[in-house]
Amino acid sequence: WKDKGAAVGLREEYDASGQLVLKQVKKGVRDFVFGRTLGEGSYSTVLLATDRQTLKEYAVKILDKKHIIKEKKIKYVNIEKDALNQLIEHPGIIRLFYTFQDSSSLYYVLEEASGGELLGVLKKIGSFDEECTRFYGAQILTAIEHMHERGVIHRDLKPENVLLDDQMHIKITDFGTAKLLPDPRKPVGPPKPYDPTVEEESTRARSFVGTAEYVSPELLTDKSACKASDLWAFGCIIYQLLAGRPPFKAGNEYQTFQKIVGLDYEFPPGFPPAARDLIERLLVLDPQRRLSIEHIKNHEFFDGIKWGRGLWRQKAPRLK
Ligand SMILES: NC(=O)c1nn(CC2CCNCC2)c2c1CCc1cnc(N=C3C=CCC=C3)nc1-2
Repeated sequence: WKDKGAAVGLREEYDASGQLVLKQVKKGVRDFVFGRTLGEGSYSTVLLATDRQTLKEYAVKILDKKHIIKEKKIKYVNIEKDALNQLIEHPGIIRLFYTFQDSSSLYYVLEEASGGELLGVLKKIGSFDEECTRFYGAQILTAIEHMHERGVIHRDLKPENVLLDDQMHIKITDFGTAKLLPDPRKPVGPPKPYDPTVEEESTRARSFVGTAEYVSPELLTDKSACKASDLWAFGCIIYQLLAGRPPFKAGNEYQTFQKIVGLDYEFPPGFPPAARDLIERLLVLDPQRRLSIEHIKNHEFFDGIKWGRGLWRQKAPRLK
């Protein structure tokens, strides 16, 4: 696991002649003061952390090496790091600054989103009006567009993974279950020798299913995710922002899956017609027939959105 980034700090030391020297050293656990837990995964914990030297706050994701090896999750760990490294510098995606490790753990030093989850805000106010849904939907869509342009499929998009920064702009997180499409510019290398500690790509790709309410039908029927799977989840999120609940939700996961593959959902009375039309063109069973990102951007629901960098400079609408 090659560490990433110039996680360097300066440490004051004295050389043999007693001369004070500044030594460049890689950042490590000792360089941070750890705070509250922001989230727990099956093999990771995310803590708030303050850099002792710069006092900058980060979200540090800590992964237990033993557990990763035991659960054969090495591939997931590398996929997340590679995905985050490919998604550099987009305002709507949580940034990975650098990584380091010690004998027991791997550490990702990530951008901290102080506004918490979009889901938390939604639960507090019940549902968003059209203007807020349009703004947050547009920000989420441009972040998805950035991922897809770089061959990254998130595969688990949901309001819990859409965080908010201190300007109430979105930051998408948790690429631990992402799928990286082969880079068309790179020749495919020779097949790798069998390694029992590594879960096969095909198994990994097949074994993963996202969060029930947002899973696309193709993931349930033929176990394969594609870019359009993220747009299915996007349709579910837009529906949920306006309705206050996801379109497919039943008593248990199996019943939710049945609703999805049966396209069994309806709109509450008074649902805005333009949003309804957009959602009906996204929640389409055949992934090939779902709207493309370009068509979504031109849909009347997003009339008035300026799709450039201005979207990230403008003030977030007051959530009411
Ligand atoms: N799995 C992760 O990579 C991850 N998980 N969290 C916290 C989760 C809490 C449950 N919902 C999904 C996110 C984070 C990250 C990345 C990096 C990251 C950056 N900032 C925050 N900030 C939060 C602030 C308040 C509540 C929750 C998260 N959280 C994270």
